Amino acid sequence: ATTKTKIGDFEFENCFMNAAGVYCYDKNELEQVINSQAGTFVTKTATLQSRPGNPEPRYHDTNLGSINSMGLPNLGFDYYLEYLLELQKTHPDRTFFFSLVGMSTEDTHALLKKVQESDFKGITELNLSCPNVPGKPQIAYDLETTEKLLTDIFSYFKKPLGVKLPPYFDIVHFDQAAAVFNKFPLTFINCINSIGNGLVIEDESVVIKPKNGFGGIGGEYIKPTALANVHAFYKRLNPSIKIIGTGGVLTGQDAFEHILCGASMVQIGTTLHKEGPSAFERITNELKAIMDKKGYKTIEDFRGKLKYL
Ligand SMILES: CC(C)(C)CCc1c(C(=O)O)[nH]c(=O)[nH]c1=O
Repeated sequence: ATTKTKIGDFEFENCFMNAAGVYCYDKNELEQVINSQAGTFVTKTATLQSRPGNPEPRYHDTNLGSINSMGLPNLGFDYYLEYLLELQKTHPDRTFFFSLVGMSTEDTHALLKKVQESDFKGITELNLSCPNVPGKPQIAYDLETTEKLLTDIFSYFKKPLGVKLPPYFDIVHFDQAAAVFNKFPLTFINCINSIGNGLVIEDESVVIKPKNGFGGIGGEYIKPTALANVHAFYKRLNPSIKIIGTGGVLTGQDAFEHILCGASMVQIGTTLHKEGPSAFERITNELKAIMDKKGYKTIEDFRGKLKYL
């Protein structure tokens, strides 16, 4: 069996990659993903200026997953763009993802205009969990603002673009969000980002310093929500908008389920943080074994073919 895949006009030898935020902070970490079995990588979400992020401890692993309130620590847009342009010379046959977020609408447009004007030939992932104006929920939970933002972006941005989405939990929100995304020539949507503002306690204390311990939840805790978001959007979106599945992938079986729900690419976050880049080889082999046993030659043989009772 082969686990190769396609997103937009791009082919990838393997349908696995890191989730933004994990193993993607600098060239050293990104090089390790390039040299692993991963089909590609996405950078840490870049902002216009570099950011130190929140005070530590800001990430904590648990038996069932992780919690984080990193606060967008990153080396700044120019660092990642320069590296991505260098990779276009050294790895001309590969396509990489550039994750971005503006701390304001103005910043978001400034970032995307710089990408548009640059020689970057890869795929851009816009993090819609980005903050909104104070007193309003994150952008992706404010669909009016999301629609306005995407309308403005697509008036000048002509390169492949996808959005990283937080989980939705109400069927009506799936309907409303899909109706917005279907209006735009998105290359993909990525479901899901961590489940926001969870709380992990050990003994009598929170485990991370920022936000009184509140943070995004990843790992085993979130697979049911991740699978539901992947499948809900798979059923609602124009087939031209591919789905990247992220959340709760520990094994080949978990990846199989994401693809069954409609994912064309699977991102690994918490498991990659815990296990390191060798996780890509393990999970790829586990998925191939499942496909061989079931007689599936490519992921298209079962992608989106989740059975109902
Ligand atoms: C939560 C934000 C800081 C607004 C975006 C960056 C981000 C972070 C982070 O940098 O804290 N952590 C996540 O699990 N997902 C994210 O999208």
